[in-house]
Amino acid sequence: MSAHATPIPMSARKSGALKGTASIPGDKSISHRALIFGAMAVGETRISGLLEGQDVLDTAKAMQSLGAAISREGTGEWRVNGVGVGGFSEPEDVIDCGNSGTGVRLIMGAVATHDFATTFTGDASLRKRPMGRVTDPLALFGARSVGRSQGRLPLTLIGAAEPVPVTYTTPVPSAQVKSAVLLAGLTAPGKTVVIEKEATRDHTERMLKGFGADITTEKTAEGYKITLTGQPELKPQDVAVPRDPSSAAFPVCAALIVEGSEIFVPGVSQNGTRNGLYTTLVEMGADIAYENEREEGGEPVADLRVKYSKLKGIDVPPERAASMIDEYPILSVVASFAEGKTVMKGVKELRVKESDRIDAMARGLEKCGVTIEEDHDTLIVHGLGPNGVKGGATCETHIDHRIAMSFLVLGMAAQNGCQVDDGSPIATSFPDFEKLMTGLGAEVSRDN
Ligand SMILES: O=C(O)C1=C[C@@H](OP(=O)(O)O)[C@@H](O)[C@H](O)C1
Ligand SMILES: C=C(OP(=O)(O)O)C(=O)O
Repeated sequence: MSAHATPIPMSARKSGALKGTASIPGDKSISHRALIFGAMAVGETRISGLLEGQDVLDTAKAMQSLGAAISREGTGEWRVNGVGVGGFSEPEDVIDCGNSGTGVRLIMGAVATHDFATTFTGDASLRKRPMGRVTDPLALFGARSVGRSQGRLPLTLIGAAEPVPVTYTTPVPSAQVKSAVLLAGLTAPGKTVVIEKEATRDHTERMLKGFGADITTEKTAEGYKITLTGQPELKPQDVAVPRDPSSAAFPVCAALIVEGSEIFVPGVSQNGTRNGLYTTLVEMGADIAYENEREEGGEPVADLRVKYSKLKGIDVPPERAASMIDEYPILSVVASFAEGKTVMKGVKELRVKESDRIDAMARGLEKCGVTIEEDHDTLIVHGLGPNGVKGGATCETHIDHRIAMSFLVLGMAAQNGCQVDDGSPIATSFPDFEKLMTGLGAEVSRDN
């Protein structure tokens, strides 16, 4: 929903050891895709473990306004009766994707090769984010768009009446751009090809294959080449959404920095295009044991046992950035409690997320007593060691769920806790964050 909720100031206090089991909600990226592909299949798709965060609920509403029938059968249990590839109808009203870059960019792809117009908007955060990275390749299919300056929302996309297939090399490492092109390619005849120099999350490719599309990925000299044959009949699926590694990052990182903690985090996706944070934490000295490695819902998953650890700063390889892009805010918190400096390079994409995440983290960490260096593409955190972070500040979250959760986790381990001006965006991706963290023993609450 585009109307930003009333701000919810929140606080975290220095907490005793975190203990117990953290049941993480469903993966946000996979939840969006399950609804969209279900809406483009013929027949009933059944989804279990769907993330019921606002971002995903906004995508469900958008699919309904394009003609799919969607019902909620129970917690995380959803049914989607799809209209088939090419079967969407013109929505009667503006599609409001709220806070969600994934929602708006994937849905733009899905409608770009339909012969009608769709107007998109979002909240104050989403209206600042660049959409040209999606409307540019969609224009190659024959779609036209009129938006605010620099392609910002609100934006109207006039879909191509006679779409042509496209070969496109993504100029930025972005699964949203890749997915928008592939979704447009579904309704175009012939083969649509996306080439990406660095691998980004591959849920679209995996799920399209599961729904019966002819889609292949090969590693070539130019990068990863994904080829999709257009106009398939997508077959409805039973989709079991795995737990979200990006949400799991918050209790995992809290356990690593709150003295004496030991928590169990079952069924976290270990998809190699998503697990860069976990590799990084282990390199920093984190005690994370991977148990019961298995496959669930087409994704590799494992149970994690995480213990409080003495950590050291490291240089995070820039080529790992795509596999942990949403985790740099929480990593910069962990880095503040490590000995020595942590260097994060190749992270400029953080500047165009729900907020400018380099700036938001740098300003908040400075207020909490941490020394930061930054340039356009780099964030360096000078760690203060296990008990060195003062905290005690109120940090601004800029309508960004990951910034809010990161500073609340900082407060659980800092000498004087930490406040955030607005925790309401947490509901976009992790509505039960406060309940889950207090269940582990963390002292986190709303301020009124
Ligand atoms: O495709 C997706 O589901 C996502 C892709 C990433 O964005 P970019 O494609 O902009 O890197 C990520 O930051 C976002 O949270 C989810
Ligand atoms: C960047 C994110 O999401 P989106 O781009 O979908 O708004 C995120 O969840 O961290």
